[in-house]
Amino acid sequence: MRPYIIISSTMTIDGKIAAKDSFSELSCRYDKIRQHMLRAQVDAVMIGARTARVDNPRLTLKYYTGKNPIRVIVTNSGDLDPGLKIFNIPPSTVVYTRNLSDSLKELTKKGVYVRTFSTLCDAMADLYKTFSVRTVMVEGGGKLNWSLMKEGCVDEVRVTVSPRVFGSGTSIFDGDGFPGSMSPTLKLHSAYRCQCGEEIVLIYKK
Ligand SMILES: NC(=O)C1=CN([C@@H]2O[C@H](COP(=O)(O)OP(=O)(O)OC[C@H]3O[C@@H](n4cnc5c(N)ncnc54)[C@H](OP(=O)(O)O)[C@@H]3O)[C@@H](O)[C@H]2O)C=CC1
Ligand SMILES: Nc1nc(O)c(N)c(N[C@@H]2O[C@H](COP(=O)(O)O)[C@@H](O)[C@H]2O)n1
Repeated sequence: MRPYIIISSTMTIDGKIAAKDSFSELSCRYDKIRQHMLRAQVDAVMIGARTARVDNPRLTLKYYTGKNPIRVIVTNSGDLDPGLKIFNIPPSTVVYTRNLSDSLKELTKKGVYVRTFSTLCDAMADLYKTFSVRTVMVEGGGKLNWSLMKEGCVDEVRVTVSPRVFGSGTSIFDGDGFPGSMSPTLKLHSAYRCQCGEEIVLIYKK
């Protein structure tokens, strides 16, 4: 058993979630409210290690009232600075790693749950079993989104299209790519114009 998995990102017209200089502030104020409303509706929010390093996010509720989800970081290297905000403000954080680095050992002493994993689908199953997580919101970045899509454990994709063009940078799904004829196809569930008048909100389901 695994949780229901929703990828949620805001991208440019050309499908980028960050520019070549890592700039990634794409959302209007209504989009931030949507993002935080979804955080309030899920049990866990997951990010990749590079998003943790570059953004140093809190992943808590600011633009919506509700219960904070647990935070989850996925890393291969285990290279995560114990000084990151996510490790120093509540609620709980879980790290899935393939390498038990010294910094992760230090984090264990701070109350961070450090777990090893083989595949992302296994990590999701562990979240379900060990932490009673039934819904996960994945907030990027591109490499994590790609890995999840490649493993076939994505149930829903929510994308806000912001009216910018980066021309290069991080793609919303940033990997080595599917052969075109074998690429996953999702079903359009809903599409609407944001209250700001400039963004489009798309929801696709498996
Ligand atoms: N506009 C938006 O909505 C969003 C934008 N962003 C932006 O995206 C950028 C980051 O994206 P990106 O560079 O793709 O990085 P990611 O955030 O996807 O992190 C990549 C890292 O996560 C770990 N990881 C990912 N998949 C796996 C896996 N299957 N197994 C093990 N470890 C894994 C690895 O960690 P390690 O390096 O430790 O081995 C990998 O190097 C940032 O600039 C951020 O600001 C991020 C989220 C949302
Ligand atoms: N929805 C959305 N729109 C953007 O423009 C973004 N840059 C992101 N980034 C994600 O949100 C995290 C920041 O969270 P906090 O505000 O610190 O709680 C960031 O790390 C990305 O995962 N998302």
